[in-house]
Amino acid sequence: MYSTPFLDLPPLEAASGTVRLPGSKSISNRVLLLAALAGGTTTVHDLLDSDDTRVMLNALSALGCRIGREGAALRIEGLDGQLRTASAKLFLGNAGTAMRPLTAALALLGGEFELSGVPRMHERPIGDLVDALVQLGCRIDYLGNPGYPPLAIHAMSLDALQVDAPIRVRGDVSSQFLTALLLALPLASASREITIDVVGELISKPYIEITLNLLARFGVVVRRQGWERFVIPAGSRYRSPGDIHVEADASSASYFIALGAIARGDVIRIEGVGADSIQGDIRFVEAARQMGAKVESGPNWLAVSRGAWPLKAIDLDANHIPDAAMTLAVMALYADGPCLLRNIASWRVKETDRIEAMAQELRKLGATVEDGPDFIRVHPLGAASWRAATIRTYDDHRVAMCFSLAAFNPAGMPVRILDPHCVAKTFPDYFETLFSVAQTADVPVICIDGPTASGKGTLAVATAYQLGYHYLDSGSLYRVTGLAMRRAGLEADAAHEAQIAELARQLPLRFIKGQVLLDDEDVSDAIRTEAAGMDASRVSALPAVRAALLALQKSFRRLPGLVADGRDMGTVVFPDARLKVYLTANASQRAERRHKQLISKGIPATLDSLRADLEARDQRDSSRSVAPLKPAPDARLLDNSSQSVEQSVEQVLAWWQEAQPFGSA
Ligand SMILES: Nc1ncnc2c1ncn2[C@@H]1O[C@H](COP(=O)(O)OP(=O)(O)OP(=O)(O)O)[C@@H](O)[C@H]1O
Ligand SMILES: Nc1ccn([C@H]2C[C@H](O)[C@@H](COP(=O)(O)O)O2)c(=O)n1
Repeated sequence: MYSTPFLDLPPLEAASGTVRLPGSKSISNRVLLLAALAGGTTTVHDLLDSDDTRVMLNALSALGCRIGREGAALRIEGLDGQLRTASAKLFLGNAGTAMRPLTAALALLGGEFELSGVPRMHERPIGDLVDALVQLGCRIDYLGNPGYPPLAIHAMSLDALQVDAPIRVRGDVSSQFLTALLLALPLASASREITIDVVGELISKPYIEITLNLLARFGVVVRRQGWERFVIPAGSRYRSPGDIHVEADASSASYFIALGAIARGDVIRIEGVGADSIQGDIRFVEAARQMGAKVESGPNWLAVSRGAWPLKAIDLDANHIPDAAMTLAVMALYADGPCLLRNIASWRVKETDRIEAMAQELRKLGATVEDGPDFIRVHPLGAASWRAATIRTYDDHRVAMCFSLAAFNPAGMPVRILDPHCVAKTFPDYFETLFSVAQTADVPVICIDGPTASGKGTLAVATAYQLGYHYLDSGSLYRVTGLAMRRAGLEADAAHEAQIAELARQLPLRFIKGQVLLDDEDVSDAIRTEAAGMDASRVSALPAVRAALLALQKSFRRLPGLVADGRDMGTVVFPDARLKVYLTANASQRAERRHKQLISKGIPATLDSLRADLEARDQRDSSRSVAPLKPAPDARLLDNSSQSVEQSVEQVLAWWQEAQPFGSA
């Protein structure tokens, strides 16, 4: 997951390959609650691991439910309708799929509970659900604004419930109110049938189908009369199905279906969700086909590629796919006319006001957008009209994910996504998954070259961290080659050049969490000694060794970008890099820094010998025949002799920002 303040997506050109998606959020949180309420133990496979499922799991544990790991699965010992705790304060983040059903279940189960969330959760309505529960005799108080969380739920007896008359709940604001009642009321239907009547036109019906489907898996078969009346039979009781598999998230699939439709390249294959899905958002496939995508499917897979291009404009009632329809709003930029998405009023009460958010951010890209209480109309963008934009994400995972598709624009503009970590709500590895299939000829690179101990590594690591980029410590490749040479009993001379180059070509090298592994041995410390530095400098002067390491260094250039440090990053390995920095500091400063560095690691050293060593190394590195240490003609010079690390990082980031075409957010 990217925890950086922003993530820059370079212009992307094509995409192909296979993605496996995380479990559905809607199914995961329903299954967790049902497993906790049921009698028996449930093993849940392929559960989504995200912010929203984590708050649900924490809440269930706080209620006394025993939850353990069984390999990759989760084992939940059901409470069989009996809480093990009589009071608890539950924090539910911004998870509507936890707040609504838990409110209903806890109101019936008896006990004193406080339910709260993040500030946005306290702006998301819950009054219609509370009204329905109060009709039943439940006791619930608002702790903040009436109609909104946080809530205080008070103890009551199931016997006191008034369920003789149908319970009325509004269905036109959020279908989660009905879902919450459907999940909770079987707890009160042991001796009597319970009827729920929906007031107003029920929105997001597919989510109710998921609820009914899962209730049946846990032994409760609800009778449905149209979409107006639901009857929970007398004698209903939750029983664990034993094992249950969570299918992949169909809403998350929408980004990769769109990717297949938009990007050049071969097929995008999506695994874990397909034609047999119980999720309503699978119908996004129909909308994508309408826009021209070629989609094939099997029971639990989809294969998508570009069909019509530009995409065909659509006019769609998107009420049945409210979450996935946001993806259509970005696809509309690539259409042959304006696209209208209607009947989407529920967007306004989601993680953010999604109609407002989408309209604002699409306009930043240059698009003309019209919006109203329950619709959005997006006009396509010609190649000349696209602008590089900084996309605000409003702590809304779907805004972040769907705007990544704008990086395929024909104008070759990058897209900056602010607060990319918001995807953790449903798809923590979204961007990594996107980068595993997206392709571009121009992955951004920042090169930092310079003499020994100038601080290249420190600066490069910090810069890469700030940007979420990969990092290449090219010196470590020469250092490992030097070590391999020593272990093979060779000398760094022309007579052994071919043998050492062969060693370099075959290095069984891996970089894992800051460790350098040679054939699974951690050699991180062994390559950091001054002697290893000298050996590295010697082997690096052999042209065949440099040639042998070239392809390996280039292979580090991966999305979303790379910061590479060394001696010839800007001159030889990445000559097309957009920012090249030549970092220097005076020799006495460098010797002092290296001295401090070694002493802090418990390695004895004297200042004089260190200075002599580094001057000898600089001399050899700068005077060799191939790829000598020198600034690239287009490098920015940075002397950090009197700078702190933070100041150097700030300077490089400022230069990088200057090289970007983004306006202000
Ligand atoms: N601007 C700076 N101010 C003070 N100390 C610094 C600065 N930059 C780096 N240092 C310190 O100098 C030491 C050497 O830095 P670093 O290892 O990053 O240099 P390097 O150029 O990568 O070295 P080498 O060429 O040997 O790989 C580290 O202890 C680091 O913390
Ligand atoms: N791009 C590079 C990186 C390193 N070297 C050589 C020269 C250095 O003295 C030696 C060790 O590098 P360090 O880890 O100190 O950065 O490796 C090179 O020739 N080209």
